[in-house]
Amino acid sequence: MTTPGETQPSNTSTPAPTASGNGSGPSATTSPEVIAAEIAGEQAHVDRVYDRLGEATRSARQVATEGRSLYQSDRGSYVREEDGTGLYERDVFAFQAAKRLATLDAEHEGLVFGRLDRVDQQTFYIGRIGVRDEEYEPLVIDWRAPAAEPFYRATPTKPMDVIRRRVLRSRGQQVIGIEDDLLDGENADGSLIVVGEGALMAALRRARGPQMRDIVATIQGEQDEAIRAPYQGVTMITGGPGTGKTVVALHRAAYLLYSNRRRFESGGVLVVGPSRVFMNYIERVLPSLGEESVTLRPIGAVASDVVRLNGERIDSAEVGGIKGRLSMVGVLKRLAAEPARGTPDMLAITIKGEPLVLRAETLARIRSDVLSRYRVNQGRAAAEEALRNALWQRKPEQLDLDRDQFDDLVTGMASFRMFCNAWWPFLSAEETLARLGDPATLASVADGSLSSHDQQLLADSIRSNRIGAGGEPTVADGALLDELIDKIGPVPPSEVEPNIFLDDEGSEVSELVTMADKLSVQREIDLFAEPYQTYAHILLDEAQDISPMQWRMLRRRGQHASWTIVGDLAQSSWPDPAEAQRALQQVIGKAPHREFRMSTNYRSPSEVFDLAAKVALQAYPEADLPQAVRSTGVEPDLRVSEVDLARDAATAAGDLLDAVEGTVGVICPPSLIDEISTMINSVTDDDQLRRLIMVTPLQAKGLEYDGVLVVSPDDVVAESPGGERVLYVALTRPTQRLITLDRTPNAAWRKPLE
Ligand SMILES: Nc1ncnc2c1ncn2[C@@H]1O[C@H](COP(=O)(O)OP(=O)(O)OP(=O)(O)O)[C@@H](O)[C@H]1O
Repeated sequence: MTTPGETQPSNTSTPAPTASGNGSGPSATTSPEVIAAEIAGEQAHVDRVYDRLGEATRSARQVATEGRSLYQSDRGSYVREEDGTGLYERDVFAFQAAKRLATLDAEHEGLVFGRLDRVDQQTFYIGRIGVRDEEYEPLVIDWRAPAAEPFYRATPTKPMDVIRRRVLRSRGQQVIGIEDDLLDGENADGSLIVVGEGALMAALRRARGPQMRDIVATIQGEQDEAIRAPYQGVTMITGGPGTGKTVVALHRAAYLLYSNRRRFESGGVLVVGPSRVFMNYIERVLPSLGEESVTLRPIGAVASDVVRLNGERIDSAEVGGIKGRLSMVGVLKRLAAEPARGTPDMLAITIKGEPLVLRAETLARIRSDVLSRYRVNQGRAAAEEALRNALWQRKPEQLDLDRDQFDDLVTGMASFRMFCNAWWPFLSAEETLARLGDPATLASVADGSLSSHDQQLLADSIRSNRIGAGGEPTVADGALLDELIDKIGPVPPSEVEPNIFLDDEGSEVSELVTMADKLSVQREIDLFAEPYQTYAHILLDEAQDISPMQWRMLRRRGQHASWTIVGDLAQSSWPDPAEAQRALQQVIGKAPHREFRMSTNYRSPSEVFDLAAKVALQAYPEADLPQAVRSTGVEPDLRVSEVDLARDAATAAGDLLDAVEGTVGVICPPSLIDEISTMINSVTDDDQLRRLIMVTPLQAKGLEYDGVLVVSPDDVVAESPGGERVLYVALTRPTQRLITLDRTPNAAWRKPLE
């Protein structure tokens, strides 16, 4: 039954899984004996499913030990029915299911989680994977199969021939509870038992652990539509905080793999999120749905397929903003074309006593001609050829050599090769980017694109990050390095070795690496192949924070991909949401696209969300505000600390740890996080600390905690690129309790609350 204070999802297409609360069931009896009997009935079916999986696994092992050949399909290998005795097709399916079961998370909440009782007297069980019995009849239907759709879409107003929807809660193989929704009371016969308060509310009330859980048993109607949308083009999932955008998108990835396995397993699915902490938070969802073949990457490490990147470090808001701007494309293009400082500007060689010289203008003309046809790292051979042509044109009459002899002679000269190495070196993206640390170089490529103030910030950041000298690139540097690789091409691996050519023309000293060696290695490497890993589907979360440069980086990985793009502009930390929106439009282009708006906030209690919504509207009047589905009756606690902020923060964190069962998040502005952490660590016992996480507002993106303390919201606003929008993110993280702690009773962020 619905607990007082709970509101139902506003969307009428959303099933209202409130069980006996949603109408007078034919039998409202829910005595413990009745529930126990119902559970025992369900347990019998679940036991049959596990027995069946056990049998199938044994038959398959037997076939394998007898050495019979396995038939290959896109789902794996098995014995053809016509090939032999042991394994029939019906077993094959059960065997495949058993193999997938082995990949399910140990903590998953039951292989079989749902049951539909239909008006035609049929009963279907819904599970994480499909299993058939010996007669080929379905024992469990995969949740992604069309037949499972009514489980998610049926409502009391549109029951889709379903009388009762039942959710089974299990621990491992043990059924421990059931929750029912009566969808069609008129067609139910008098003996139908209806139990529980509704699966959704039970799920939402549960304490949160450190990792996101799947919602496969309680997906709501509007969420199911987004999950099962066609794969082609671009699918946008929008909605306010806590509306399930992330979790829905992950279930969509599992659905796409199920419905188009061949395309997406071989083409690859990439899931991108804001940070490594976030990726750790969501990483169990797909395995708990039996899917392992998805690549998860934080946005800062997307380019790790082409450059060494960890993707953890974050620039200051201002510097990150400069590096993410679209004007960096022109800056990097000019940088890639411009020779580095110290590049020789004259080639002088002597052939049979005759001097041959190419001067600066000729060299510049050759360079720009080659670069109009090739990327730098692809153009070395063409550049050498152009040099030989230019030298040949300057060959004195008296030099008695045909063209081939001349070319051989020039190519074999140590001085010519040394010149080429210095004049047209293979460039690494890191070394190239490092050149922006030199203000003169930066000015020569950025004047007119970046103000002198921005140039100084950029140069300082590149130098202090020690790019190209072993330093760790930041998240925003990742997109710049990727852009450079696009401009200059990857460095052939053979060129990563140190330059060990020796001096000099006419010298007796032989080379340690011969040109032939070098050329032969180069011949094996396709300099013209695209270096990027590409995917058939890219699923991007927190898309509102993607900078224009990052969009370009992502597009390189998804040139032929379909996309699922998840975001909420009101939570954007990018200084100019309109610019980010334009960059997104470029990805969508002319591709077919569809948008799904999630309207219900499943995370925050209404008391917390009402407060957060006022802050959101102040910062972003067009904010898409969802309706909170729960109320706890506990108002947010707005505290003031006028003397000792760190100590009061530790007290507030302790109060939250006492008040909630699950996790507590302390969200601190970056400038305060060290001081507050030290204090909290010193006064909180180890057991409690295990449930407590300290994060900055940006690190909190996409995450949730049962209790949240937001330390000094005014500083959060001041220190974050998105100002109040980022405070809105922080205020919408709790599932139960919120405390804020200000330095003054007149804190500016509280204005919209008055
Ligand atoms: N149908 C559902 N059944 C049970 N729990 C749900 C359902 N939909 C969403 N939730 C829960 O609501 C919480 C918020 O979901 P999620 O993080 O996906 O929201 P979001 O829209 O991505 O939020 P944000 O924009 O703030 O990052 C999660 O705990 C999720 O499991």
